[in-house]
Amino acid sequence: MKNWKTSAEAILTTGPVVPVIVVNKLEHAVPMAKALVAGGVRVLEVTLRTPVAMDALKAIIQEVPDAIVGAGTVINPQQLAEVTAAGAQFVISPGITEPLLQAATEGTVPLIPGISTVSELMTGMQYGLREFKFFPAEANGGVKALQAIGGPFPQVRFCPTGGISPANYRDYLALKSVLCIGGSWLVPNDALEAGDYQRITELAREAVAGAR
Ligand SMILES: O=C(O)C(=O)C[C@H](O)[C@H](O)COP(=O)(O)O
Repeated sequence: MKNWKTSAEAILTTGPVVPVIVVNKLEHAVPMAKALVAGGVRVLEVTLRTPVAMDALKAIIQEVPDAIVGAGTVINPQQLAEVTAAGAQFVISPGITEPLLQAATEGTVPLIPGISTVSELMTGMQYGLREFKFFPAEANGGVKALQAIGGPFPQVRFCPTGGISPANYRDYLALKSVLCIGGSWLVPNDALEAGDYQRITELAREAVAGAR
């Protein structure tokens, strides 16, 4: 924490929507990231879910300097070390483990771990964290659940993710405890396959405009 180059709060307050990105083909990575930035979305979560994910992360970091690029689906200290070496500016995990918390608090890059219970939240707070992903947001009870879980901890802030869509994202953003939301709808795989980057720019623009 004391060595983090930036804060989780600074990352999560940059924009109201964080695209959760799955890159299947490396050649999609840079144009997709540029399309998001053109639409006003700068904070990007590139998930480590595909074989090309690490190379996609590196390519975006090198070639899209206006993007604030983080790694998602980071689940252990080894992956944390790898994405840190690759230049990721933040790290998101779907869950929370003590080894990951330990490594992250000793590292240089902010970790935003996923929590879905009060006890997980308290585990993260034990390590000095105040910003968390709420995952899987909709399946875990949605806005109501988040309100109830966050209730006893007025200083804690969230980025709910999982099942969030253009239809419900404003409901989350209306909560004081919510800094931003994460969603995969901003980067549809069919748009990537069709090379329709304009659609990605439009989805980004609409999401940002609708959040105001
Ligand atoms: O890969 C990770 O680390 C995850 O935590 C999973 C993502 O947050 C969800 O896949 C979001 O996807 P949607 O629900 O489609 O918006």
